[in-house]
Amino acid sequence: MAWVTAQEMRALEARAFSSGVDPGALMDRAGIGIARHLLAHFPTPGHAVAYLGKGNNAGDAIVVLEQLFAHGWSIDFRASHPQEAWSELTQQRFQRLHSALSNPCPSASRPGPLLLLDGLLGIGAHGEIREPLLSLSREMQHLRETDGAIVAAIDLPSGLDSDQGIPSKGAVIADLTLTVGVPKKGLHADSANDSVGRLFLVPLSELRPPADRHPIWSFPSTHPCRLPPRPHSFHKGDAGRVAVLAGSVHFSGAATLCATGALRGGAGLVTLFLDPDNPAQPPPEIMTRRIGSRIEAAFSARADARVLGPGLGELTPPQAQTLLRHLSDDSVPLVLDADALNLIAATTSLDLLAPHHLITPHPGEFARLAPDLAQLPRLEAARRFTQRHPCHLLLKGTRTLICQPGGELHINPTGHAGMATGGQGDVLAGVCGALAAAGHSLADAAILAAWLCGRAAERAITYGSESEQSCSASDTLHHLGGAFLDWKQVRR
Ligand SMILES: NC(=O)C1=CN([C@@H]2O[C@H](COP(=O)(O)OP(=O)(O)OC[C@H]3O[C@@H](n4cnc5c(N)ncnc54)[C@H](O)[C@@H]3O)[C@@H](O)[C@H]2O)[C@@H](O)CC1
Repeated sequence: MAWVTAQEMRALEARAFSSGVDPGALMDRAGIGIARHLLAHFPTPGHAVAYLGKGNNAGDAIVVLEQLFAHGWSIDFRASHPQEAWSELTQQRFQRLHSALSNPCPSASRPGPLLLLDGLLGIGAHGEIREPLLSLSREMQHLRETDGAIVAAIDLPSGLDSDQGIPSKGAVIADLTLTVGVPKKGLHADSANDSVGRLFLVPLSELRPPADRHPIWSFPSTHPCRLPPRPHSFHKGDAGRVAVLAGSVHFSGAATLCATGALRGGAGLVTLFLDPDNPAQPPPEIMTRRIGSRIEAAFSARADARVLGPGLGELTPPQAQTLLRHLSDDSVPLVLDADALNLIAATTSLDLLAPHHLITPHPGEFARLAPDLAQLPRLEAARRFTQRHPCHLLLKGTRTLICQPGGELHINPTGHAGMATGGQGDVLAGVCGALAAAGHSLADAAILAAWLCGRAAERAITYGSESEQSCSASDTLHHLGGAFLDWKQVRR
């Protein structure tokens, strides 16, 4: 899904309204869509408070309150202005909510979250966020920091410039943002990341986004890759074979996490090539070969995709030469991560990178590969890198980026700060390998793997009992199944 400026969004809305779409009905669909995401993200009913400005963004928030109330949530609101100052549609939605409140839902237990809905400002905002909205934004911030409240911004966080993505002083800091119709341009700026949090799209068929505009957000509702059911006669060879060259004496866990990532990512057969003295004990489903000449063995193994690098450690000069030689000769789709990338950087072998390679650096590894690009905004850095080196790039970090040779860019919306822990990248590399082995293009494999791993880590908190602090790479592995289901059923 591409993006629009606030002005373009207004033009899309105007076009829809002039073709007969009812503005009130559109607002209801937006609010219902937002609530659907929230109800799935927070399965246990809690207490929701809507923070209302006087524009239509507040109208969306009231529709959301109405929906949450109908699903057993207790609700409340904080308004910046008296009702007479609200937009007509917002006033109408409030009257409707009022009638619903006089007929309360019987559910009384609300052990779920304290959810603050930011309906102060949407695309009608101009300039910095001002009083009386500013004080309400600060109140939300205070509750978030001291009471564990979760802030959900409607359309965009209030006080964030919708085109430039620059937050003004006192702007809302959201844990999640539910953008309506089409993502607003400012949401993908590096400067917006901490204000926006996890981004969800609430598609509205009446509002058609411009095509061919990059970067593209990868949402299951808009990405063409669908993961159809496997034919009943499917066998493990059809699912794909992955050869993993990973791990070393001091980094044995990386090998296990990566190979298990390939297994849980759907590969039919996973072979892990280890040094004889590597103490790793991968799950029994993984075929483990412990041999001295493991580099040659990994490259000569029958495989639909190979994954190289997690925890590989420093290679001896002859080993490094062998690996680089195979890299230039091999034509199987190849995922290169961690120490494989460090080797390429250290030996300035970037000319070996080719379109059948997917490299998955974190920001530190990227800086070693391209020191001159590391200070640029991430989108720009990724685009320039793939214009220079014709490989696929998955640049990890907040808002993982996927860039194809030539510069087509995708942004991943899933994941959270709890993923900032060792081993998540090893799992991701394995999942990339499995999806490539299953026959997906490297771009789709990278887009899907980033989405699935981020979504699995979200599920570890939402459906498991983990927190941002306790979430580990093993939790991501554990929740991959649910993440696959979410993608297939076009949820989240
Ligand atoms: N039917 C519709 O028109 C739809 C509207 N939608 C929602 O409506 C929103 C846009 O609504 P509006 O155009 O009413 O605009 P807003 O809801 O953004 O509010 C504009 C109001 O805020 C005040 N304001 C502007 N900048 C301010 C600042 N910096 N500090 C304090 N106050 C400020 C303005 O005086 C104006 O009264 C979208 O973002 C979206 O959430 C969506 O539901 C889609 C359908």
